[in-house]
Amino acid sequence: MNYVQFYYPEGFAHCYGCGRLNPEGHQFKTYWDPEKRESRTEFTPKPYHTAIPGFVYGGLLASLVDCHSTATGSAALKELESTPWDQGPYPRCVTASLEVQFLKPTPLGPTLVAVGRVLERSERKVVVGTEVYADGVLTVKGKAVVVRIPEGWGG
Ligand SMILES: CCCCCCCCCC(=O)SCCNC(=O)CCNC(=O)[C@H](O)C(C)(C)COP(=O)(O)OP(=O)(O)OC[C@H]1O[C@@H](n2cnc3c(N)ncnc32)[C@H](O)[C@@H]1OP(=O)(O)O
Repeated sequence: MNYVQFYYPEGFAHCYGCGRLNPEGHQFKTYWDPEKRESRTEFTPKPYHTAIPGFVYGGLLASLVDCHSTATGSAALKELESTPWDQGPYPRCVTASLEVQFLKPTPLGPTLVAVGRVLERSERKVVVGTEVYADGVLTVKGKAVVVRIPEGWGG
């Protein structure tokens, strides 16, 4: 199964967080389950993504929620099109607002799993709820408003 970011048009694939064409970036990859209507991004932080030794830097966690949310929004908008989910291109979203709750320190080492759900969707805007788990423990919750990129923004 290909990931959402795989289907972004080339001009929108350079994001530091999730751009497949940015070799310096995190290259987050988000998978969309069309039946469950749920998204999933897995990422293993590097040892240098440290806040205090042993724990993940919060900015990285916010980035994960950010890009995971734009990808989830993209998949949710793709559902409105007549083409199948596994055929690109996908609509591209930007984040209008991002809330992150750090519920517990996130241990550095385990692969993080972000799970996203569509809370609200219109033709242009998607509200995405995300939970991030480390070793099965919920450590971060996020909520993002993502908006289909306006006409004429590259791509
Ligand atoms: C060219 C390359 C592009 C590549 C994209 C890569 C993106 C990678 C992911 C990111 O890192 S995003 C980076 C951080 N985000 C930004 O830089 C976005 C900056 N903000 C904007 O450009 C505009 O504010 C934005 C496009 C998000 C919205 O402006 P619009 O004038 O198009 O929005 P509009 O006022 O029409 O509102 C559309 C809907 O969004 C809602 N909305 C807009 N801003 C909001 C906000 N801040 N909070 C909550 N809701 C918001 C607004 O209420 C409305 O909801 P409804 O349709 O239900 O009425």
